[in-house]
Amino acid sequence: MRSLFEGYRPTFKPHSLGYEAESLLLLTPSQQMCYYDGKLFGGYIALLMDRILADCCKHKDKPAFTAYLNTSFNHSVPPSGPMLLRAWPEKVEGRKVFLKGSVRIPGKEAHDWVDAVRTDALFIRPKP
Ligand SMILES: CCCCCCCC/C=C\CCCCCCCC(=O)SCCNC(=O)CCNC(=O)[C@H](O)C(C)(C)COP(=O)(O)OP(=O)(O)OC[C@H]1O[C@@H](n2cnc3c(N)ncnc32)[C@H](O)[C@@H]1OP(=O)(O)O
Repeated sequence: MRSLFEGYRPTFKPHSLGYEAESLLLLTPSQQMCYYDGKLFGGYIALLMDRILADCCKHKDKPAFTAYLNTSFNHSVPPSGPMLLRAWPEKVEGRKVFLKGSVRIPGKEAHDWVDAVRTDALFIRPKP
C-alpha cells in the first residue's frame, strides 16, 4: 500500500489560511496504473489528491475528514512524466476547510506547466 505513495514528499509553505502543499512526483513503473494506454487512471489521481489535500489540512494542525472531493479531469496525465501535485486552502469556516488542488503536467513549451486536473474539496475537522 505504501508503494502507492512512493516518491510523494510534500513540502509546505505558509498561506494566509494555513499552509499550501506541493509535491513533484515521478511515478515508478508499478505506480503507472492505466486503464487506457498513456492515460493515468483517474481513481489513482483522486487518491493522490485526497492525500495531499488531507496533508495540507493536517500540517501543524488537527487532521480533517474528506466531505467531498470534486475532481475535474481536463487533460490526461501521462503515466511516465513528471506531475506536480498542489493543494491550498481557499476558505475556512469553523471546522470546515474548503480547499483547491491541482495536478500540473509539462506543457508544449519548455518550462510550461498546465493544469491537467483540478479539485475542489471540503474537509471537516472533528468536533472538539
Ligand atoms: C487502493 C487502496 C489504497 C489503500 C491506501 C491505504 C493507506 C492510505 C494511506 C494514506 C492515505 C492518505 C489519504 C488521506 C485522506 C484522509 C482523509 C480521509 O480519507 S477521511 C475518510 C473519508 N471521509 C469520511 O469518511 C467522512 C465521512 N463523513 C463524516 O464522517 C461526516 O459527514 C463528517 C465528519 C465529514 C462531518 O460530520 P460532522 O458530524 O463532524 O459535522 P456536520 O455537522 O455533519 O457537518 C459540519 C458542516 O459541514 C457541512 N458538510 C458536511 N458534509 C458535507 C458535504 N459532503 N458537502 C457539503 N457540506 C458538508 C455540514 O452541512 C455542516 O455545515 P454547517 O456547519 O451547518 O455550515
